[in-house]
Amino acid sequence: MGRTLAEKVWEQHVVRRADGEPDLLYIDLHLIHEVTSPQAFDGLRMAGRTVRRPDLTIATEDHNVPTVLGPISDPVSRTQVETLRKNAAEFGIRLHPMGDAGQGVVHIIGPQFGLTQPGMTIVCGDSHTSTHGAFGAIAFGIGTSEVEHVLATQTLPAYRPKTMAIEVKGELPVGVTAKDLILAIIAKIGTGGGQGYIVEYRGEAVRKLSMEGRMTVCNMSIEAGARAGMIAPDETTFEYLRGRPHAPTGEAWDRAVEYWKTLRTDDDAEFDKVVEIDASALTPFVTWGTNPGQGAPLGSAVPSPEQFADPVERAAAERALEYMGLAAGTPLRDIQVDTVFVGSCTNGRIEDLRAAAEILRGRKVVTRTLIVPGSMGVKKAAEEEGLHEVFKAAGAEWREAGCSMCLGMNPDTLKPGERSASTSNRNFEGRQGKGGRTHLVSPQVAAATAVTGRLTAPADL
Ligand SMILES: CC(C)[C@H](C(=O)O)[C@@H](O)C(=O)O
Ligand code: SF4
Repeated sequence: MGRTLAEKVWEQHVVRRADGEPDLLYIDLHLIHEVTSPQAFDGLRMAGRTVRRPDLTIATEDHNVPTVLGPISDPVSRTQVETLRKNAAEFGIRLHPMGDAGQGVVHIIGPQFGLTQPGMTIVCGDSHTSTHGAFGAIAFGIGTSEVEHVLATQTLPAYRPKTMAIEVKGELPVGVTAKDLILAIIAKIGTGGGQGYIVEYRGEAVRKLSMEGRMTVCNMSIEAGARAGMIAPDETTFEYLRGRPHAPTGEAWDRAVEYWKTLRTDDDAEFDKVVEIDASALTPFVTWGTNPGQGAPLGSAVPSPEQFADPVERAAAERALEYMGLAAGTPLRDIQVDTVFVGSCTNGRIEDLRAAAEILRGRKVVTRTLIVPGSMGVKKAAEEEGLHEVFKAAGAEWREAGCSMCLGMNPDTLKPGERSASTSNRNFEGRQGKGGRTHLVSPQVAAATAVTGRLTAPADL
């Protein structure tokens, strides 16, 4: 019988297999940031060990960095960042510190440098490592003790997850984006729907997505509970990678592409589970609640808890409406926001900024609007295209790279009761600051919302 993409990549990396034990996997790329690495390095030090493959390990500062130039004023954040610097220097790991041209959100810089490649195993002490699966890699988040294991051995014990196919039929209508697609998928299968699975996104609509769009989709796999998300590599992938600093060159490139072309699910392979979704029926999608599965088409209304047959979902909806300060039946388009955030590892790439700029060109924002490039590389590219001028002319703030308002670990936060339209991936209670209320949206909806002050699609302008 044929094999799925996930099975192929997994089997390629098994260094040891024994009955009743997890497989020992070889890890091709280990990404590090300041939040989840300090104890791992402490562990190494205590055991007198070194980093096995510093050349396959790369660190960046992203979660705790301010997005305006200047020192880090919060003492906890400062300590985290200083600790990462000290650890990187001591263990010989390449680090992209604040202000460095290569700095950025960990899941933005891997692909940007061409470090993320098809067929790899990629880990990071961060749940959104699933982003890298967009290249046909098995990429997943690990805990700090696992970070220590990978640092010490470049391997990781892991049980092979089951496989799920999400077949996206038809084409996305004009104005409907990768973000709308993944929000609709999570609303359909639920925040636990992917649990225990590596998901492979397939079908016409997925093949037509750009690499940026594919990364947006894979990024949020974890929000459906999946271990990882993957998309088989194709010409779009190869074109994206060609010429990037760490991509192979010359003959090595040709050999790599030949191998990468084999990284697809065989026609006779079987998935443990298959879910189908019709792309052509989708419209811009936003969340109304406090988990990424509590979403609905922008053209609809805030649901009533009674609509949920499942008692757990009903109770969750009730709590969410209370926290969000929303009444059932309110048209989603009537929800007023005071802050708009465009950025994060979900939607902080150049294509996302281009989409937002296209909508903001010649218009003015009526809300506090933060535009935060996912990396310094994205920032530079955006400035070369003059996008920053478009944002500034519209009255938006143009910032330095970092996780920013995706989570409340740096100065960019919501105040209690403030409401945002945010291109990030989590809308949990307090995610963007204590008492803050988050609506997850695409960059296009974020930009249109900044113009009207209510949840808005570009087509409504
Ligand atoms: C801080 C980090 C461990 C966390 C994660 O694992 O995802 C963060 O990036 C997030 O998005 O919540
Ligand atoms: S941008 Fe957000 S989701 Fe991505 S790594 Fe940073 S905090 Fe996590």
